[in-house]
Amino acid sequence: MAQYSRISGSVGLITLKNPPVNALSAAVRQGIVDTVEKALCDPQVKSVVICGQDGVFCGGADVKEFEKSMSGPPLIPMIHSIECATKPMVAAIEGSALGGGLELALGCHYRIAHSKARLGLPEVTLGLLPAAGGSQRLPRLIGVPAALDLITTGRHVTAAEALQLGIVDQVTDHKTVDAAVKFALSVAGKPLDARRISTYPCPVVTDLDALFEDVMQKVRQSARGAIAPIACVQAVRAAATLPYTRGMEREKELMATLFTSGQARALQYNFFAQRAVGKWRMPSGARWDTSTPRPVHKVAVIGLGTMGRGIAVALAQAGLPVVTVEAQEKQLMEAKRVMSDMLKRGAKRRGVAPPLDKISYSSNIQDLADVDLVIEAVFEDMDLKKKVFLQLSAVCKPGTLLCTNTSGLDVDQLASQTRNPELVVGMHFFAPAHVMKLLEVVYGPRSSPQAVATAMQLGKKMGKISVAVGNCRGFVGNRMLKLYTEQASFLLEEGATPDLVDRAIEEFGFPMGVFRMSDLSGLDIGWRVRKEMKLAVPGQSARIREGRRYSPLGDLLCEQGRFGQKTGRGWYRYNKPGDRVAHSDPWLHHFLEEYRAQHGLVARRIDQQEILERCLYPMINEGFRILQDGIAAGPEDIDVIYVFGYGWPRHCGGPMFYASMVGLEKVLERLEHYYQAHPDVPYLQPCSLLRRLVAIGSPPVQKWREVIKNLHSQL
Ligand SMILES: CC(C)(COP(=O)(O)OP(=O)(O)OC[C@H]1O[C@@H](n2cnc3c(N)ncnc32)[C@H](O)[C@@H]1OP(=O)(O)O)[C@@H](O)C(=O)NCCC(=O)NCCSC(=O)CC(=O)CCCCCCCCCCCCC(=O)O
Ligand SMILES: NC(=O)C1=CN([C@@H]2O[C@H](COP(=O)(O)OP(=O)(O)OC[C@H]3O[C@@H](n4cnc5c(N)ncnc54)[C@H](O)[C@@H]3O)[C@@H](O)[C@H]2O)C=CC1
Repeated sequence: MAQYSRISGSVGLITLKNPPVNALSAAVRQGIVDTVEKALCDPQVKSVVICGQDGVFCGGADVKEFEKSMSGPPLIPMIHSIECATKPMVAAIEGSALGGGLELALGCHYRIAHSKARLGLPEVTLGLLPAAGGSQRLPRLIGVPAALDLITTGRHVTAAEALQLGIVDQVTDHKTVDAAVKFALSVAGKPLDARRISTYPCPVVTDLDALFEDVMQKVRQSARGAIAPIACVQAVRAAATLPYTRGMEREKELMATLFTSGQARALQYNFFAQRAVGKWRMPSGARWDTSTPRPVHKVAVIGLGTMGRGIAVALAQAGLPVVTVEAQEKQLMEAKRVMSDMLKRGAKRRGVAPPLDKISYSSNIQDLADVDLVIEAVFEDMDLKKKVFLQLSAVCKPGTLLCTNTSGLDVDQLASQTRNPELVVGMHFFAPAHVMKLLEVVYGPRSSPQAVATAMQLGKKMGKISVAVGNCRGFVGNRMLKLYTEQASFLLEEGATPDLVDRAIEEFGFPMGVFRMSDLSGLDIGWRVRKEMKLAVPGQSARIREGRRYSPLGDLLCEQGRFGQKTGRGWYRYNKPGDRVAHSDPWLHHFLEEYRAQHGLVARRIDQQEILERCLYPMINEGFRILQDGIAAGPEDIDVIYVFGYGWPRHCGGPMFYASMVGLEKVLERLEHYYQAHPDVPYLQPCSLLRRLVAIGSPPVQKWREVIKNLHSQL
C-alpha cells in the first residue's frame, strides 16, 4: 500500500505503508505504480517525494513472497518508470533503505537521508543479488570497487558513509520528509537528464581484469561454496563492461539461477529462523511476550580465564558496569592486561573511547553483594562450581540472577545449591565470547520464565543471537557436537586421516574441519571431561566402554602431551606451540597404522560421501532427539545454534534444514544402513521423530513444530 497526498502546494508525497519495515509486497508495488501515475498526472505537482511510514523508508522486497509465485507489478519496470519521470523524484530515507528499498531510491533522481539511516544491498545474505537494477546502477553511481564491496558483502552503511560514497545527496539531522520536501521544491523544473543513473557511464577502472580476478579470488575463498557472492561479482562485471540494457539482461539471468537455488531457500529460512528464536517458549507454556525481564544495572563475572575475559569485555562494550572476580592473583593481573588491550582494540575498530572504567577487578567474592546478575566461568568442574554457587547464594543480594557458562554440566544441580533455584540459568557463550554471536540460554526445570527473559534480554543487549534451550548434558550444541567428533575418530580407526576428514568437512563449507577445530580448542578439554566421567582411563586402549564403541585415540594423544595448537602437536603438527598453521604429521599417520594393527583393524578406502554422512547424519539424528525431548522448541533453534556457534555453512541453512533438503527419507535410509553396519553405536539408530516425519510424507521444516506438538500431546 502507498498513500498519496500533496503538500506545500506543489510536492506530491508518496508514503509506503506496510509495517513493520514497509517491505515491497505486491500491494505496495501496486500502490507505488498508482500513486506515481497520480503525481505525474497532477498538473499542480512539480516534484515528488517518496518516503516510508513510521520512520522506515523500506526494508526491500517482501521475502515472504519469494516462496509464492510472484504477482503484482514487477519491480524493475516500476523503478525504471520512476527514473524516466519528467518531474524530480526525491527519496526521503529514514531508518533503513535496504535491498529493493535502496534500488527504489536509486531509481529516484535525488536521495536525502536522515543521519541515523542505514543503507545497503544485503541480497547476498539471502542468497540473491540486487536484481532490480541495483547491481547495474550502484557501480555507475559510486564506482566499481565501492559497489563490489557493498554488493558482495551486503554490509549496511551509515548515512555519513553513504554521503561520502555519493549514494545520497544530503544528510539531515532534522525531519527527513521536511528536508526532502524543501529539497524537492528547490529542484522543481530543473533538467533531469544528468540525474538518471542508468544513463551514466560506469567510472573507468584502470586494470579491470586484475581487479575482478582479485575480487573473485577473495570471494571464492570467503564464500566457501556459496554461489551468490560469485554471481554478485559477475553482475557488477556486467555493469563495468556492458551497456546498461545488456547489463540488466545479465543481472536477470544470474538472478534466475540464484532465485531457484537451494542456497537462497536456506539463507532465507535462516533469516526468519534468527528472528523466530527471539520468540522463545518453554515447555511450561511460558513465553517471550508474557515474561517480563528483571532490570540489570550491574553484573559480575567470576573466573577470568579464556571465557570470563571475553564475557566481561562483551558486557562492558554493551555499556554495563562489570565486577570481575578471579581466585589466582597472577591470573588476575594477566587478565587485567589482556582485557584492557581487548577493550582498546575494540574501541579503536568502532571509533569510540575504550570503556576501561566499566570493569573493576577483585579477588574477593564478597565484592559481588550488590550486583543484579552473575556469570560464573570457573573451571569445568562440578564440585568447584557447586561451591561457587553456594557462596554466591550467600553473598549476593536477594533477587540476583545466578548464571553459569558451563559447556554442558547439569544446570539444575547448580541451582539446587542456592536459596533461589528459580533464579539460576545457563548462559553458554562461545569462544571468543566477545566475538561469537551465539548464546545458549539454558533453563532447568526450576528456572523461572523471568530468569530466562532476563538472560535473553541481556544477550540481546550484548549483540548476541540468543536461543533458549532446555537442560541436558551438552545442551543443544555440544550434545550434537559430541557425536560429530566421535564419528570422525571412528573414521580414523577405519582408515581415514585427519587431513582427509577435514578436507571433506571444509569442502562442505565449514570454516574448519573437525580435527583442525579440535586442535584449536585443545584436546585436553574433552579429555578432562571424559576422565571425570571415568570413560577415559590413562593407559587403557579398549575400544568398547560402557557396552558401546569408544575411540580412545584422542585420549592416547593427550597422554603423549599432544593437546593441539597450544603444545605444537595434536591431530596435526605445528612449527611451534601456539602456531596456527596445521601441517600433516607423518608421526600421526604412523601412530594410526600401529593403532589399527594393534586392534586388528584393516584400513579401507573411505570416500567423501561417507565422511559427510557419518559425521553429519548422526548429528542430525541427535537434533531430532533433541526436538523429541523438548530441549529445543523447533528446528530453527538448532539451526541458528549451528550456524552461529559452530560454523555450519549458512547457505546450507543448518543441520535440520539441510536434512530436509537432502530428503528425510534418504537421511533415514543412510542412518539405518550405518546402524546395521555399526550396531555398537546406539545413537546411529534413527530417532522415532525422524521415522514419524518420513511416515507422514516428510513435511517441510516449517511444519515440524506442529508434528512435534502432536507427538508430545500423544505422550
Ligand atoms: C529492516 C531491518 C534492518 C529491520 O530490523 P529490526 O528493526 O531489527 O526488525 P526485524 O526484527 O529484523 O524485523 C521486523 C519484522 O519484519 C520482518 N522483515 C524484515 N525485513 C523483511 C523483508 N524484507 N521481507 C519480509 N519481512 C521482513 C522480520 O521478519 C520481522 O518479522 P517478525 O519476526 O514477524 O516480527 C531488518 O529487518 C532487515 O535487515 N531486513 C531484511 C532486509 C533485506 O535483506 N532486504 C533485502 C530483501 S531482498 C530484496 O530486496 C531483493 C530485491 O528487491 C530484488 C527483487 C528483484 C525481484 C526480481 C525477481 C526476479 C526473479 C527471477 C526469478 C526467475 C525465476 C523463474 O524463472 O521462475
Ligand atoms: N574454553 C572454551 O572454549 C569454552 C569454555 N566454556 C566453559 O566456560 C568455563 C570456563 O572455561 P575457560 O574460560 O576455558 O576456563 P579457564 O581454565 O581458562 O579459566 C577458568 C578461570 O577460573 C578461575 N577460577 C577457578 N576457581 C575460581 C574461583 N573459585 N573463583 C574465581 N575464579 C576461579 C581460574 O583461576 C581460571 O582463571 C568452563 O565451565 C567451560 O566449560 C564454555 C564455552 C567455551
